Amino acid sequence: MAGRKKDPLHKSFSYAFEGIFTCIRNERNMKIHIAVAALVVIAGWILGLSITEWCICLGLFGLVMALELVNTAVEAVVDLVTTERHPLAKIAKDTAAGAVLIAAIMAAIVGLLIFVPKGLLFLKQL
Ligand SMILES: Nc1ncnc2c1ncn2[C@@H]1O[C@H](COP(=O)(O)OP(=O)(O)OP(=O)(O)O)[C@@H](O)[C@H]1O
Repeated sequence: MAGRKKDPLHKSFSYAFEGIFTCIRNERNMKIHIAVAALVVIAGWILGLSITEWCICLGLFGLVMALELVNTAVEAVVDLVTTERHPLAKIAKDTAAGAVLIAAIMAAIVGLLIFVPKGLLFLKQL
């Protein structure tokens, strides 16, 4: 903000990590994203993903989790502004949740496209 002395860089990072850990602690969906990401990493390690496939998976983990953080931020700001039911509050919360959902659906489709052929090949080789 103008006129205010900026926090040192390490402080900014520590606030950002605080936000990430708060979201992990409080949001069930974030826990689900992390569990799914962990399973994908294990499956990817077993099936031997290529560098490109790892990049795609990591990019999608980042996209979904970053949108979950933004969704949590939108929910918090809406709740801060009003505890009353309001159509604009509903639009803000529902569209932010929709953003996470779109990314998660696309990530699931991309995951299937990568993992199903590799998984079938792996099973055939057993
Ligand atoms: N102030 C409000 N005015 C109108 N509708 C609201 C309001 N607060 C919440 N809602 C509606 O209720 C839904 C659930 O809101 P809530 O704040 O409980 O989010 P949530 O379900 O806890 O989100 P998450 O799934 O991330 O935990 C919203 O998506 C919205 O449709």
